[in-house]
Amino acid sequence: MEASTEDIITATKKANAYNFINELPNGLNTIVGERGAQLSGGQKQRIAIARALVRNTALLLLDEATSALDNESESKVQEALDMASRERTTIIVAHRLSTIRNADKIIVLSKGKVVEEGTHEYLMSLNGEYFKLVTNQVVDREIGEFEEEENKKHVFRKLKSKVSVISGDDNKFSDAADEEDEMGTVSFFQIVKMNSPEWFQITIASIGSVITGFAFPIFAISTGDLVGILSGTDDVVMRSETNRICIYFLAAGIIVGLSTMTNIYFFTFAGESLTLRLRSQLFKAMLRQEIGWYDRKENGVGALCAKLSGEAALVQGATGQRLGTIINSMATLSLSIGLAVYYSWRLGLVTMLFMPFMLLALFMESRLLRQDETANLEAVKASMKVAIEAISNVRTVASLGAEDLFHEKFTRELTVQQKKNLRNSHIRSIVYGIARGITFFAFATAMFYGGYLIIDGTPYDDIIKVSNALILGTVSIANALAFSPDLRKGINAANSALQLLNRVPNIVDAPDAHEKKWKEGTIEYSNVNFSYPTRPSVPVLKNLNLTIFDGKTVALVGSSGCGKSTIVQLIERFYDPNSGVISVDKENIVDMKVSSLRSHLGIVSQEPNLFDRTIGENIAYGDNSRDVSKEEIIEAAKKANIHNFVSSLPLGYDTRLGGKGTQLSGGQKQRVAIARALIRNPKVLLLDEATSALDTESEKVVQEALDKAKEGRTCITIAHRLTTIQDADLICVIDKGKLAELGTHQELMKGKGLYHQLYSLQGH
Ligand SMILES: Nc1ncnc2c1ncn2[C@@H]1O[C@H](COP(=O)(O)OP(=O)(O)OP(=O)(O)O)[C@@H](O)[C@H]1O
Repeated sequence: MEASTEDIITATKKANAYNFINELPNGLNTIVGERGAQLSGGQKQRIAIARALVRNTALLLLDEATSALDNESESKVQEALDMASRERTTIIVAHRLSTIRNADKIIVLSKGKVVEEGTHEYLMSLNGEYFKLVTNQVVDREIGEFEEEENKKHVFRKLKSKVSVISGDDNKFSDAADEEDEMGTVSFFQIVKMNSPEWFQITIASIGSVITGFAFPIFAISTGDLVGILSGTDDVVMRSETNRICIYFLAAGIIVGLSTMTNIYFFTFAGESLTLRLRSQLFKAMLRQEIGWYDRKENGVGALCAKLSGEAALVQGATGQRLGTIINSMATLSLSIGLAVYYSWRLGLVTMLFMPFMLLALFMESRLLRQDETANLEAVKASMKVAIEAISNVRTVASLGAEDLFHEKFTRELTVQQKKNLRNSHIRSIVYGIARGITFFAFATAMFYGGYLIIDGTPYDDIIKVSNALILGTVSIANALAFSPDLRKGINAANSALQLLNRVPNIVDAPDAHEKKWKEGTIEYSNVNFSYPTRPSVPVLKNLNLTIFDGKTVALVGSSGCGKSTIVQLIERFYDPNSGVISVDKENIVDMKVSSLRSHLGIVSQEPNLFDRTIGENIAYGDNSRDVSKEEIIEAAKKANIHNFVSSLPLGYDTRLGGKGTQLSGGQKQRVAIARALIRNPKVLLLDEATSALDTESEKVVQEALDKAKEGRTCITIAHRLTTIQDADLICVIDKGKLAELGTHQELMKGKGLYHQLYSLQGH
């Protein structure tokens, strides 16, 4: 049963998602990108909570459901979840113990076993594992609160006085969403040019095709001759003449056989080479594009995979054997016409009167195909997108019981395509019918007129030769026509492939871009304005000014969706600001080579993405500029507090992770990602909620490791749990894309502003 809009609105209100959705230009109809990439972490979680609430099930499973929320949202969502859980059985998995304090029963697990069970009060009185976990969290907070931070104040003053503004705006902003890549048309010759490295094979294959194409007209002549011989009266002459014709047939068979073999082999070779090259070039071109390009809805995983698998192969339809068929038909047709004119030009001319009609039928057919092929291709892509989305999120699909919904969606997309195909085939079949029928009308006319010519003295075997040659010539056109759907598909696919290959990404190295030599490493955001290309009307950062000094740790805090992760993404140059400058050592980052800039940045993000490789390889991926030794991998893993776990696995560092690292817990994934960032030895460490999925114990150890890793490095850290960033040299409070407050923990607490409010909301 589908939820009504009111139910959805009520659920979004309960999950505290209503306001931010309402502010989006398309409201509930906003497209959120694949895996919700166009939402902030907290927004995604709130929508997931709303989705769970809308189902109104008897059992509610909350697996760290509020971990990515800021305090304000968390307390509101928590209220909603509390209300929802009152009416149903609820299982909560949480690291933040304050969120489960009121649970009817708390189960403490250690190494896969239940070690304690009971209410909060009971478990506290036991003074056991649970007590340890709770007190660990409290002690953490208190240490943060009472620490004397005189020298930090000094640092802050220094920092603050250095926040300065660089005027000038030399960032070019191009709105990727507006810049719609026009589907240009590619000529057949441009496609053949794509096959240019295989020109030698194509030439040989074409010669083979021409020879094969001559086969039918020669057959027509020989048959005509045979009819002439058979009408003779001398048996001996007839015998020797038929033998001669048989030898001709035999020789023709051998030549045609060999030429067909040659043309099929070499055209296939050329076609396959093209597909291989195209796939590799397309994939390279995809990886070259800026992140904003992937945000566009037409560039989802499904569509791009379809491009790589389907379209790259379809281009072959416009070259390879199709090209062979066309050359073959043209050879047949021209020789047939030539022979017809030679043997009886008058009969040839009469039959050729049918040519305009034949061509008209051909033209109509190709036009019909051109109109519908693009739509067809889009429909296949649409259904593939649904399938890929469902399969890659199969856990969510299963838990939501949305199998039928996705199946229905998939079938609907296919039906649209099938209807289009059927409509095409009706019209196409009529056009095909006419094209074939015309051949026989031409034959009838040729015979009728041929009768008169025989009376006038034209040998009747010539009439047979001319009409046969023309019939076979027309049949070869029909063949070319039958293959032309593939040709059109090939041209469409080539269009779309060339469009991608020729696309210049919005974020590229400037012609005089240089390698970044890291001197001081001071990062400055000056008057930065930014909105995501897919939502140009929603400003995310508004005139942001921020300086991050070398070796300092700067924490970004603020409510969910205020733009913290965006600030980090801009320094990585995943996007360029609409206006304003981001600089390192007073050099605009757009003047540096993107790869060089990124090589100095190590990121650990909210949702660490791991590859379906071994743990060792996943860690080594952190630095692709060199061969990372096993010792270094182990060292990084130790620092990230994951070594003990990895060595306890039977295959250790050679353990393969499933797709997206599904075989690890959230905390383990995060620690592998931390190890991956550490191996890079980056100048700047970007921690976007890096420890949010860790339990208190490993968070503490990882935090220590991160503290060590931060030494001598600039660090930008984002955290909702304010206790984790109290030690930061500078805390920047971001509010709705603007810098609202700046200072150390103590200063901000004294200021009693937004930070103080956020801090108090966490129950301190
Ligand atoms: N790729 C994207 N395309 C369009 N809008 C986006 C995209 N990514 C994020 N946004 C929007 O930009 C705003 C800021 O997002 P951002 O991820 O920077 O927030 P955040 O402060 O890090 O939030 P959280 O604490 O929840 O992670 C949000 O409103 C979000 O919906």
